[in-house]
Amino acid sequence: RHGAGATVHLGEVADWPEVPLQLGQVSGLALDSDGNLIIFHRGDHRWGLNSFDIQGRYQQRSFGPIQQSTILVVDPNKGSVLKASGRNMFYLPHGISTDKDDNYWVTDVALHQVFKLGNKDRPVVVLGEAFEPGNDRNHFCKPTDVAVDPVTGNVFVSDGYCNSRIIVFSPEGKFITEWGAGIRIPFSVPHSLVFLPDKRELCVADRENGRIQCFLAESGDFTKEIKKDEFGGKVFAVSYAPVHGGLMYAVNGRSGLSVPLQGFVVNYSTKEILDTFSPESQEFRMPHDIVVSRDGTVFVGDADTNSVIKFTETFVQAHLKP
Ligand SMILES: O=C(N[C@@H](O)C(=O)O)c1ccccc1
Repeated sequence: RHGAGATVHLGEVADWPEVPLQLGQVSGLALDSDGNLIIFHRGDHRWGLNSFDIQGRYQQRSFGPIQQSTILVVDPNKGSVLKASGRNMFYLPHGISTDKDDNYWVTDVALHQVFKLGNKDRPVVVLGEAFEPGNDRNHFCKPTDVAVDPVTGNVFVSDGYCNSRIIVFSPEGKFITEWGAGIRIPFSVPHSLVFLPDKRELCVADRENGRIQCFLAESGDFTKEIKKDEFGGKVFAVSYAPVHGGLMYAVNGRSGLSVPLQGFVVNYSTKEILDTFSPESQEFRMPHDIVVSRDGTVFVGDADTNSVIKFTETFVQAHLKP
């Protein structure tokens, strides 16, 4: 997307969205096949320190489901809301992904469930038992994200805050396999997933281990780990662009170490950090999900500032040697 010599830097698009979006905690972002941004947010619900008991059971069921529209389809250029849905369904939204048919796959950490949403008002597939945390084929514990293999339609679920595994289901929701238990250092909050279509690998933001781990989609065999000091010990989310050999995008999180909160662009093959970025107009406080579009535009959702920030590629002409 850019000529030789120029280095690319992602810069914040200051006047986006043109009209402020009424958002609660932004937990998940996705893109549909038209390049529209899908925002999954929590309206007037918040994940606080007393939202769950020690067993991981949600404590605020009496609040009822979020009444605002939790799923917003937003025009990527203006930030205007094209469609709003997801009312009276969710308690604590978390991850959202689209499949090749533009179905939405979402997770709710209070419900401990995964949903496939088509264009009907009732979910097409529901995985997990409402409000029942667990660790088997029919129960998750605060599942965090979903990724769908565009070829097989298989569904990968990162489970979750109180489990340490990836579970694989068929497109219809039949259990296929799971992995994570056997690996040398278990996942610690597998928090975000991205499917690499050109490599047919699944990558996981292993949040509290501050690393990205990748696996062959077919077998679950480990292929690669990307762990950088610059991450500072926490990686909250990953995304990917199958260009220039593969570019991995990530955002880190607040940790005891005093490293800046920022986004990263990493060369998938060499693991070299090509760029770091953060907004000028505000500070990241909890960058929680990240997506990258075909034209290289990046959106980051922040679950603490309740905002989505847009970044586009600016070209910093390399200083040609005299
Ligand atoms: O991680 C947490 N939250 C975010 O990831 C999120 O809001 O999804 C969290 C953990 C403990 C207590 C309160 C919040």
